[in-house]
Amino acid sequence: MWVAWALAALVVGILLQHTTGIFGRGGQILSGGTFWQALRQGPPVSSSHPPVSAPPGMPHPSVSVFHSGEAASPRLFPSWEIMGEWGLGLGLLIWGLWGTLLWAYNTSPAHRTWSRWGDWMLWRWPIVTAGLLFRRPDWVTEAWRRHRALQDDRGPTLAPTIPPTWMRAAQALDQGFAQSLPDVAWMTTEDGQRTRRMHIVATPSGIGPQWPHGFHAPTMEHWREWAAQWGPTVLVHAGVGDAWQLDAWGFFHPLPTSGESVQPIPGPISTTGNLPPSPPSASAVPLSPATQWGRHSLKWGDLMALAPESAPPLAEPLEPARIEDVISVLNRLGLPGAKPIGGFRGLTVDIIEIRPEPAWANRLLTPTMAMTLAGQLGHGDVPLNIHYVRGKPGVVAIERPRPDRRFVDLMTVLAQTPTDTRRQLQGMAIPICLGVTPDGQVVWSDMTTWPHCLIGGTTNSGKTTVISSLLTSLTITMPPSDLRITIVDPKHGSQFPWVHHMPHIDAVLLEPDDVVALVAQWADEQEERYKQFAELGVPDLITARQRGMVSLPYRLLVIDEYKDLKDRLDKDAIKEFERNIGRLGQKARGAGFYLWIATQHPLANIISSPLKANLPTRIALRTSSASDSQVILDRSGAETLLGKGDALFLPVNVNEPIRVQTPAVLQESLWDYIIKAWKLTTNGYQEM
Ligand SMILES: Nc1ncnc2c1ncn2[C@@H]1O[C@H](COP(=O)(O)OP(=O)(O)OP(=O)(O)O)[C@@H](O)[C@H]1O
Repeated sequence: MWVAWALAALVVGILLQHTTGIFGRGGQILSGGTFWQALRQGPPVSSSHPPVSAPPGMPHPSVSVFHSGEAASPRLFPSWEIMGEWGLGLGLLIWGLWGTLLWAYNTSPAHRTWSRWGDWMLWRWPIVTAGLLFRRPDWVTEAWRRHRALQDDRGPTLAPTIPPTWMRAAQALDQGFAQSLPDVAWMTTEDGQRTRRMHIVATPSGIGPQWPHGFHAPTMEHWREWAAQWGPTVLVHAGVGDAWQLDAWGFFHPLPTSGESVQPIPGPISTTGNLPPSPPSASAVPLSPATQWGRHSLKWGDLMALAPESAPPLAEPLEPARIEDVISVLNRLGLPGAKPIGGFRGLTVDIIEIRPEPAWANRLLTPTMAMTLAGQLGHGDVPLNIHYVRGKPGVVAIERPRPDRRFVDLMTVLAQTPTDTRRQLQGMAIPICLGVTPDGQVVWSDMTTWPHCLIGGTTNSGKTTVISSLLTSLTITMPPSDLRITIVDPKHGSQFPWVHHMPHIDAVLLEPDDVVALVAQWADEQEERYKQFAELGVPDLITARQRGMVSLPYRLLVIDEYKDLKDRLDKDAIKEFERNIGRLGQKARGAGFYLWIATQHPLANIISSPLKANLPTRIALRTSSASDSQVILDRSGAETLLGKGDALFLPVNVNEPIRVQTPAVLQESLWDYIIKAWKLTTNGYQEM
């Protein structure tokens, strides 16, 4: 096929040359072909007619290349002059060859192992060709440098052990996951006579049978976020009988395997044979009226019977006059010329989006300006939150507290979660509802991606309320058999009265020693779980559960006031506690252990650096100072929040925190309903 393609390119080249002499007179074999001749030479011009030329001082018009006469070179465009005729011919031939190789690369099985050359052919060669044609040596050297970087930068740590696999992963990063999935998803390891099936995630910090969370890579952006956290990553789904399937929601799932039975090692996989076609768009998938939140959650329809009949929308467009107010204050402050872009009236704040003049845009983002504007706009001494808007280059949002701020009930937020978001929840292992952004979007997250969380804020900022609503949303989306919760409440459970009857709750711990013992027990249990996963040939709990191999539950420990716990422990116990949290660390996510620590004292001596490093997801409520915000979020900002559930949510791998108004559970009957519904389920009365 390759040869046929090359021959076809050659024939086309010869025909072109034959009819047009397009590759230049030096290479001309024959000349002829009236049309092409006319194209080369332009319309016949009588000798009495002067050649077309530009008036003095004007650029040479392109039509003038078609003039007749011996002195003229037959060129289609004047800019081709810079290449010369041989250069043009050579360039076209190189492009033809590149097309041939590109086609061959894409259609042959060779590209599974030939990624270095694939990279060269796909991306670098055209640049080199263009560099040659346009006499830009810097393009050529840059293409070569980038090509080298693919090998050198991406895989120094792993290259000595598994270079081909590394290269395939690098290729996957460059070219998109789906295209390279068959390359990176299969590897067979021989263990004596037996072929073992195993999954490996290799990062620069090591290779191990880990799978940090249910694998989900619908977009390149996700892939790159992954790489940013874990470093360049080799994904090896090793063994026999396995393949990945992309579900309708854009999630990859391992197909059911045939257990441990040894099967012949499969040959190269054809892309079309093993990968299902692109997933249907979310909106194309029908949603049944009884669609549940998570895969096993309480029934949507029954739950919604508890939602308020009608509630105002979570955000509305802002009247233009409110935007003009801000622009006129900016004018008064010597920042003229801001363009109004738009705005929302959210639950807690009005968002005013403007495009500042580049000359003073940076001044607008300073803490001093945040204070000055707050004063000028009548918001007192709480600085305004001013930031660039993600996805709108050059646009700045100014968030003005609403005097008539609205609080929102968890049921209202659930009821107003859009259908598309609800569809996505079905692909999450542990869906949890965070709250509502200022522009009215409902934020849900998969708790297995957190994995541990630090919640901080000053007194009365809404820590207990947010924990309560987060836990409530979990008890809706997760059955008690799948999620077991332990709460540490120094106030003897008085903060969470509803938990005492909730079937998800294992214990409400009061004694600090019990907490230390529990974390130690978890660290041991985690090792046991990993041993079990290794025997089953699965990387983590999520996969094991998806395949129906285990029914081990996820476990969540919530410590409401960490300082209180710490104050009641001696130094050795604190060390022991933090050491075991370290043991849980990153591995706990795969084993299904999750920890939330809340504190109203976000001080460096309370939340030590090693502890903080193990709590990568952060929820900051209002803090009393920028330095407290720094402890929780590693940046200021939480001091500008308004209290009572106004929060900044910083998930793993996200650069800028997301502002949310967290909901409260305002209808206590909701808890009664959840408790009753799950009890009925446990007794087998209600099918979920
Ligand atoms: N999301 C919310 N919606 C409505 N009201 C809220 C919200 N969050 C907190 N509040 C109100 O703010 C007050 C303080 O809340 P909460 O007890 O949760 O704060 P806290 O930070 O836990 O305080 P402390 O540290 O003193 O225990 C309560 O009266 C509560 O009703």
